Amino acid sequence: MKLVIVKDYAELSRKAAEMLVSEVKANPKTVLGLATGGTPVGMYRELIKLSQAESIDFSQASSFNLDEYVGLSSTHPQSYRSYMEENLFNHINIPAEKTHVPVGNTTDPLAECARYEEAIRLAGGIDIQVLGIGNNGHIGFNEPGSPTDSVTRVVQLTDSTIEANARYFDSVDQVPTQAVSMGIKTILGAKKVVLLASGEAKAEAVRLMLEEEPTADVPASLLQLHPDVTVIVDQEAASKLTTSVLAGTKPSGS
Ligand SMILES: O=P(O)(O)OC[C@H]1O[C@](O)(CO)[C@@H](O)[C@@H]1O
Repeated sequence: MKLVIVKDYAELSRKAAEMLVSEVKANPKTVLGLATGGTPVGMYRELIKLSQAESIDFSQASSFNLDEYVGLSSTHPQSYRSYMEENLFNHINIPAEKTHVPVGNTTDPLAECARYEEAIRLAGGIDIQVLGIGNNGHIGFNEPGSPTDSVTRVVQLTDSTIEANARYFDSVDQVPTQAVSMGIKTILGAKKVVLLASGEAKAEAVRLMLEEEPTADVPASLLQLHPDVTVIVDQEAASKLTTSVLAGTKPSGS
């Protein structure tokens, strides 16, 4: 995995946005794999800025989000569909019908999972997948123990994930306990992956992802099995890395 250590969150956000822009410039039909959570908010802000400054055309691009809470309607303020509209889709010219987020309030979640996985396949697969990382090493909502061959499915959220995400809800008991999430195999199927981590709270998860053998106990470590992963971390998130990993670091700015 390629490791890029940047000074701070602002630089991380800029770098990630630049990667997405160069992808869309090179291939206007890019299939973007998108993430939610606190970490990519700055990237989306930079992406909107850059797209406006450089008149980036998303009219032929499409997108697939990693996950959605089971039980929330797409218009619920904390749904990941609402998050994406607010943070990105309403500000670029990507056609609404080309943006895909799993439907969380369906009566048949299993059918929704199969439909979503098939839609990704029909789109030709994801060209570049953006990921955050949970404090416990999760990617998407693939919690520890998620198998390498997992595809889009309904997953049970761990207590630590529910607690971490409670900050977006009025109380912890309003946080859904399940989600529809792309699986590890779905994520590993993307042609390119870029994972973002910021802040000291992520330092141990980042260390485990990069320094331990790939294991389902730390889902992000399974990205070691992918041939084209760029990990962009700020100095705080990199603070627990050992020198052997840092020796292979790509200097920031290159
Ligand atoms: O970026 P944050 O808010 O720290 O979240 C990290 C991860 O947790 C999730 O928000 C899910 O709990 C993921 O979507 C994200 O990758």
